[in-house]
Amino acid sequence: MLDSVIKVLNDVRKKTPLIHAITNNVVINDNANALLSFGASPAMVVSPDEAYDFTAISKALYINIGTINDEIRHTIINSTLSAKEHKVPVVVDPVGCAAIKSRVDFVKMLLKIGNIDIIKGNVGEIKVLLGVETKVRGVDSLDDGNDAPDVCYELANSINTTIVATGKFDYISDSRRKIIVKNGTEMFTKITGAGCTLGAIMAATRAVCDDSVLAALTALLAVNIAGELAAEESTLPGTFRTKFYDYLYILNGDLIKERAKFEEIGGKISETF
Ligand SMILES: Nc1ncnc2c1ncn2[C@@H]1O[C@H](COP(=O)(O)OP(=O)(O)O)[C@@H](O)[C@H]1O
Ligand SMILES: Cc1ncsc1CCOP(=O)(O)O
Ligand SMILES: [Mg+2]
Repeated sequence: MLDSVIKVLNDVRKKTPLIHAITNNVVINDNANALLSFGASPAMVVSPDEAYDFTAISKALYINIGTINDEIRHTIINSTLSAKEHKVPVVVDPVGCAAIKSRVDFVKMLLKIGNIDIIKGNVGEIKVLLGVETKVRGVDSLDDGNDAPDVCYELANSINTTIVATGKFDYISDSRRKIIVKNGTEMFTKITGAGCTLGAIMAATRAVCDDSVLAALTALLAVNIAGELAAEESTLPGTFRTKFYDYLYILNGDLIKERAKFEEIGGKISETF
């Protein structure tokens, strides 16, 4: 199964997929650099009248609602419709939806008008999408995530989309599988945009891999292992962030094999892929 993960990692470098990233103003440059370091080709095209055609020529669409406004909502709708029409995979990061109710309605509308392959958020954001009580502070989750595996599985089944919930541990679920990923570093909580960057990387892996669970697992292992390596060299946020990009660039199959910590909950991972 790790061989499948390593193949996805290498395929991103080999194919350099064009990723249409409609992301927030806080992390737009971070996301572009992370995608480049990881081997993809980012394009942050945000004009409503360019969105439909640009998504059509992209290999995946990344939608991050962190700083949406009327114009960006327009852009996102046009790109979501184009992605459905042109069978372009879509990853959505519902940033802040646990604190801002209208964002839940917007994500639900995207699910209605488009084909969303993966929704990736922190535990608080994912629980609110399922309508479950949680604790957040703005865009950050304060939820302990103990019930996250079942929440992800239930949401995945109810909207027929692969769900990823992040935090100290990360959870992936589609209608069949539940996976827990135990890699990562607390240093990610000291920088802004860790989750947003993970979403961008997940769009790159999904661009080269039709299995959303495998694409999500590859992105989680890549980002979290790069973070672990960076944290071993820097305990200060600024240096950690720079080292993180370096390790996204350096990352290889041996480092993944050496450090990957994940398991399938209630099943045998080897049967999964
Ligand atoms: N306490 C932690 N320990 C280890 N990894 C963490 C921790 N908190 C977050 N991460 C990692 O940081 C990344 C972003 O997760 P999270 O902080 O939940 O997202 P967001 O930034 O959207 O709130 C994920 O890859 C996650 O595994
Ligand atoms: C601080 C902030 N405000 C709006 S979007 C954003 C970045 C959130 O990034 P992440 O979800 O990765 O923590
Ligand atoms: Mg986030």
